[in-house]
Amino acid sequence: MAPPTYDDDDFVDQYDDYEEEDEMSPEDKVAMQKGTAEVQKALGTEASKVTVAQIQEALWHYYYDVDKSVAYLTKTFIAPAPKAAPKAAPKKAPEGKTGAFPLPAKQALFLRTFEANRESPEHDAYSTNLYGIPSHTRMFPIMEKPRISPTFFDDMPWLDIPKDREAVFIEPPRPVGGLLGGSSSAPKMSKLQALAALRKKKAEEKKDQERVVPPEDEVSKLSLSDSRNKENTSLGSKLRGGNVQRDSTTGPGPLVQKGEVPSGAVSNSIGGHTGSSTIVESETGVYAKPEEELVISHSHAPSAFARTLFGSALEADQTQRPNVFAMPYTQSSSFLANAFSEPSPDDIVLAAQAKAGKKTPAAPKAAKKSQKNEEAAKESGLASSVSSLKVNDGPPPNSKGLDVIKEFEQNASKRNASFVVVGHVDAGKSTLMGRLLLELKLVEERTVDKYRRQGEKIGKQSFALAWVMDQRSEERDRGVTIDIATNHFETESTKFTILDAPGHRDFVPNMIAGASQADFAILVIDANTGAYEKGLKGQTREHVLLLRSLGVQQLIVAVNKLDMVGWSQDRFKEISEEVSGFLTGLGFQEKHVTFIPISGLNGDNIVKRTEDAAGAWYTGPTLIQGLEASGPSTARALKKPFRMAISEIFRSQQGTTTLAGRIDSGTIQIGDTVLVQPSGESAYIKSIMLDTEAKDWAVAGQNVSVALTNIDPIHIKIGDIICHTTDPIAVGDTFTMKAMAFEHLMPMPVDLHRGRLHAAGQIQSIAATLDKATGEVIKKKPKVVQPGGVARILIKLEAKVPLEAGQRVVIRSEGETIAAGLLE
Ligand SMILES: Nc1nc2c(ncn2[C@@H]2O[C@H](COP(=O)(O)OP(=O)(O)OP(=O)(O)O)[C@@H](O)[C@H]2O)c(=O)[nH]1
Repeated sequence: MAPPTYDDDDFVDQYDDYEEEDEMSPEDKVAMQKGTAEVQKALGTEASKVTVAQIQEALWHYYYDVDKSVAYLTKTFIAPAPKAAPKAAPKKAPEGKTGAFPLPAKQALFLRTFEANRESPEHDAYSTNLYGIPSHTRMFPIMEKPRISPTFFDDMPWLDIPKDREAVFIEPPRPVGGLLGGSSSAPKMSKLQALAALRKKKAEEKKDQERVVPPEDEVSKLSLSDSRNKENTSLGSKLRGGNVQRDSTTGPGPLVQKGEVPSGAVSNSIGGHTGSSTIVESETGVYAKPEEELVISHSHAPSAFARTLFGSALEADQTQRPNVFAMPYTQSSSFLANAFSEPSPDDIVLAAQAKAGKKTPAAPKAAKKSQKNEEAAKESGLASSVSSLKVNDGPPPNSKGLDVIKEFEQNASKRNASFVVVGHVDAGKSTLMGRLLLELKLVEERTVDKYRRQGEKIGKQSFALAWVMDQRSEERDRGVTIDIATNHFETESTKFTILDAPGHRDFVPNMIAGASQADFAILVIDANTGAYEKGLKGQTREHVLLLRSLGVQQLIVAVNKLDMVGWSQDRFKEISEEVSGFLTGLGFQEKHVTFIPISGLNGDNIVKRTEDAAGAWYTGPTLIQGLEASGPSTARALKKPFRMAISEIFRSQQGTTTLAGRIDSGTIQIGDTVLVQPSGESAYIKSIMLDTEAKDWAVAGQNVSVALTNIDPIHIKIGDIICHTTDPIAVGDTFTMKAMAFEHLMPMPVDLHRGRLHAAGQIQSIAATLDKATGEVIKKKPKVVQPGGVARILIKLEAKVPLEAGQRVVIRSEGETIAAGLLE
């Protein structure tokens, strides 16, 4: 049957209904009432210490799990841990909010948890800061409204302020000079200080005489040659004695005020080159600023004692230490503090080629560009300075000129398969993978024992197996997987890559990234009473929808924690039948879905069959047998153009950039010239690693690490695509897609996800609603698409990204997956 279509009026009515539904469904209301009564009963006399709103908030977060709600309320409101309480601990937390934060109700309104309807306040409670605020709680600036009568300005026209109302600016007192200086008057010196300063001065003078101009100075002279003249030098010397200022608009720096030149101010050595302008250091470099915009600090010259301790003002100026601030991105492995302090890899290759007296046949475009630049630089004498800094990167790697498809067909002794492990939060995904690796002897028992002991200290010994996969401290502290964890193992026939996905709703984008690298999936379901139902309402459902949308066709459904339901065959049957119906409704074929009852914690039916007599009724395959029987569902796209989405970037000390990801289509071999999109930077493939093995080539479907030369990682981002320079992927910001709606769709802001690529944009228009089966147009330009409907929509992104027809993408909005489909 064709999906219904809607006119404007219908839309208004239905949308109103939708808004109402958003509040709370009748089933939720019943569950909430029942849950509230049960929690109050469980709390007994303590129930009076919490409000109904707090109880209901906890129940909502825990999907009506009474035990968890009681534990959370007790921990947060009834008997909060003393260390989490600030000095003036609150008697009562603001109702319905984040718990023990002692703010007045009005200010507490400004606190918002990371997401209002987070799934598990228990996780929040695990990571609270000093004030008892969950560490992910964002505080918005609390601005007290000035207490001014609303009529105060009534008799005051713009720019015509009566004299008696004018405010007088009183300059704040200047800082008094201390031991480290800061006073405008000459600081007093002890005899010892004076002696030390004299020695220092002499040593400096000697050093100055011996000083040779470093190549960097030559470079800076060249870059600023236009703005330099004699006048500049004179102003520069007038200013000698203070600090070069960071432009207040470009980064943090000392308090600055326009137009005032303090007595002791100095320029640095670069500043000395300026005249009617001063040199301002910004994040992006050093540039000249006109004199009328002169920005000067109130800070004063350091004392003699400070100079003795930290060196002279001249030295301090050269190093610029006071103006250097650690930026968060400098922690990133792909960040290079001095990206341009070395010659570019292209320069090095060209220099090597010039030396060898030959040209590369397939030199990339960027190399040619760089050749021209280098010639220009040579003319200006810059090259001689720069060449002294060169690191020899060697010539481009040689290609063996292999027929990769033939090699693959001849050498494919073991197949490769990647699977993603999905399911609702706490279903037991990481524990299951930890157990699998333990049983396969890829992890030692003593390692798990160590994790168990470490876990005991923070009351999380049950997570010991999960920690085999969850390696980050934040994941361990919170007891949740945050990002995809990758691991490898092999059986007799197959080399497997595990992609353990997070189950928490906050990390669905990471789950999407994992699912888009997988050939098939393990869906883990918690068989526990209540847990299974919560999962179906939560991420079990969302993950299955996403798997289907991303093209995953094969599933192993691991019905987990059977130990907790006494290996009940009825429970296993009930879950299998219900999930099977749900899956076939979404288009999964029965023959591609296998149900296996397991206990990840105890290792039943994973590699060995369960020894629990209560579970003897199960005679089907174990998990490992199920894995061996699964594999890539479609023929690999070997003959298509090479495409690989970057999921990780590593930079070695030797200057090699390694990119990890799955080859979506095509083949590669060492020596290939590739392009990284959207930056358009080209590079050579230096080496290829498959798992831990070095390879000459790789093909579609394999998860590989590719080392590139001649590229600066500054041009590469996670989510970018590598392709061959001969067949590049296009970049664009406007796409038409055939989308299946999970929620109402209309022109609205959205995020587009493809693997690790996330791009913000909006649904610009809906071209038509389509028939699900035939794809025929049902209605042109509808105002809204109903959940379950299929439509052709136009998406406009804020930036250009590498995407092409035939790719599967997911559309999310405000933390919810609202649609998925194919780019046309
Ligand atoms: N009794 C029992 N408990 C289990 C089993 N599998 C996992 N658990 C427990 O369930 C809890 C959650 O396990 P995890 O492996 O972290 O769950 P997860 O699905 O990986 O969680 P996220 O990745 O955060 O979504 C842990 O306390 C495990 O010990 C099982 O088979 N039986």
